[in-house]
Amino acid sequence: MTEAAIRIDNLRKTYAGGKIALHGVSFDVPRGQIFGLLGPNGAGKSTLINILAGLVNKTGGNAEIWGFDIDEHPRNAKRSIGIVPQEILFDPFFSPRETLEIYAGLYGIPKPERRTMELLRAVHLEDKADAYARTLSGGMKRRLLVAKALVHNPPVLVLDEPTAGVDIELRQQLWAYVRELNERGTTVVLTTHYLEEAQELCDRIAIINHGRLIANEPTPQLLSKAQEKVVEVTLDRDIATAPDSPIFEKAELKGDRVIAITYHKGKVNAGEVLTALNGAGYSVVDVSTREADLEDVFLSLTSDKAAA
Ligand SMILES: Nc1ncnc2c1ncn2[C@@H]1O[C@H](COP(=O)(O)OP(=O)(O)OP(=O)(O)O)[C@@H](O)[C@H]1O
Repeated sequence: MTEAAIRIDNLRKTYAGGKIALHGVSFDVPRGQIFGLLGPNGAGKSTLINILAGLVNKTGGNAEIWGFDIDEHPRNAKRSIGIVPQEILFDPFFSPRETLEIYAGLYGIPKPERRTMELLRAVHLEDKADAYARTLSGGMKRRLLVAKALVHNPPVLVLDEPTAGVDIELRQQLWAYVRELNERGTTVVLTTHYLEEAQELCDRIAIINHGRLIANEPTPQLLSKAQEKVVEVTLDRDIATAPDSPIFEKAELKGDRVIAITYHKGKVNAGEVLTALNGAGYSVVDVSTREADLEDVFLSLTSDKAAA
């Protein structure tokens, strides 16, 4: 049986006050993967993670973690997931060793089975085992949060915006450790605003926008959409419909004589696009080009959905 690490089915959340944060989101996180959950600010990522963590009550739908329904088997569901939160929150008077011991106690892990020093070694904090948490640097605190999320040895680790306020060196260390964990069998879910960040690590990326899932694809497939470029041309006369060509991914009328042509920069260049237009009898009087960014990927995905 190939069960998903996380299965989300028609998940809905309306906050008191009427704000709909999730409009019925469904997707599976396959076991063994590094999975990116992307979306702009306010898209609903934290709401989704907080529902999985048992911190927010869902309005409707279902969620399973490692085969355990969060309503029917909340204890097992919770034991199957470790969450590294966005915010750094510790009791400043406990040392990293004490922090992990306390958490292990909360999970009811007997002393001989605890992995406190192993975890501290893994996040390079063994020499800080007995320092006060308040004396740790920001990066060290974040690594301690990762160790804390792993205390109960969960098969699924969720990192919520792990690089917010994190410098490049630490980010690389964090990624190396996430890769290592994944190679040893942990399924990893990463939420982020940044496509770039997910691109480096994730096998698969889902995007949510305004509480709706707008993509869920293997990373290379999604990135090929970001390989699109747009050339906007102004013609010498009005036209009624946008011209078509096999080398265009898409051509849209932006005004009576302005066309936005999307092309794949790995296949053609702007010059070839203009040559195709000339060959079809159009005279171009002005041109501008721009790179497609995540915003374009979002837009093209939403409009693909609308057209489907
Ligand atoms: N407790 C709450 N009460 C009312 N509305 C909320 C609450 N928490 C979140 N929201 C709203 O729900 C929507 C989704 O928020 P959420 O925090 O899940 O987004 P996000 O994708 O995690 O964003 P960010 O990347 O900024 O954390 C937003 O419009 C937000 O304002």
